Amino acid sequence: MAPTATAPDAYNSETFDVILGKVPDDFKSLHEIPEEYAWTNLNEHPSLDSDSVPIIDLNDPNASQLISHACRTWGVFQLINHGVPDNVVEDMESVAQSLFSLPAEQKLKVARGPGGISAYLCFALTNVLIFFFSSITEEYEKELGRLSSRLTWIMLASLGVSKEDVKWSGPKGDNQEAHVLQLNSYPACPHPDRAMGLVPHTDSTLVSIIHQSKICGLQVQEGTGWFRVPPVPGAMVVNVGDLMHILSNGSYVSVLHRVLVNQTQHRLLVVYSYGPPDHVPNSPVPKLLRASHPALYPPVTNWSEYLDTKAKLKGKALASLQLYEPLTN
Ligand SMILES: O=C(O)CCC(=O)C(=O)O
Ligand SMILES: [Fe+2]
Repeated sequence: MAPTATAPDAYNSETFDVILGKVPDDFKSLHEIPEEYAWTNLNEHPSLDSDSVPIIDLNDPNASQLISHACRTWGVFQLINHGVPDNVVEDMESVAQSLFSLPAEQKLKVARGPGGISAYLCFALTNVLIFFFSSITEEYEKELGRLSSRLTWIMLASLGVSKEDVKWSGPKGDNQEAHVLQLNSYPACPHPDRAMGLVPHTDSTLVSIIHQSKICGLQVQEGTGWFRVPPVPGAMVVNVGDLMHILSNGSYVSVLHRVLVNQTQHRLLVVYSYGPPDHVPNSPVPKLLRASHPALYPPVTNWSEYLDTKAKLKGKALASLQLYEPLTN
């Protein structure tokens, strides 16, 4: 699916490239949007107010079916009663707040260098901190790891896929998957009608779990419309990512989403990205293949290689791998 607003060239060509240094770190001295980041027709595709993005209670006896249905249709849902303790979420939020309030020089110390892992980046008008490991966030990572794993296997089990059917799940179960923890900071922007916090994209994961604070911004595409995903107290947003799309042979859709900025309020959030162990190939689960619906994708060598493809082809990465156009009913 293509973005429905005209993106400035900087977004089209450099969506996920680091532009650190082009705009001030905290954007405070920025009163106008630099021309290369200005969107011209955001209003042509107004966001739809909607409570239709499913809200699913993990304690609901029908949770599995509801999750599976949401993954087939929207590729996203909000999850309540997810089991992550409130205090763990609140602590994580405070860590995010204090890290982003550090002086720029300190944050820039972790600006990603060649071969670096943890990173402080600036995408367009958004600051992002990425951790591959951090003891401060260990508790959150442990809880979110457990939740992501549970959701992944609920999603796959609903398609009739068990751990034995997925090579990387390994004899000891599912404790070897990789993850990335990311903190996003979207400073208030005086011209939200001309700026995008994050350009339309899909996540390169099995699932991503977003804890958003109380400020709106996230939107998902369904059909031709952009739907707001308002913060729901206690809920986490779960996105189906590209690797789940591939694994499920297209049954579950990797959701196209974007983030708008707020005119007066700073928005902070935490994204937990969950993927398979890095060294294993990912391909549609053989059990899901039918003569009438053979593998839609070739094996993707591994998560890092997929990320490289994504870095080169941006939003066209998943489509570039697709082997044929599936028939729609
Ligand atoms: O800001 C949000 O709500 C979503 C962030 C996101 O999509 C991402 O970091 O990939
Ligand atoms: Fe995303």
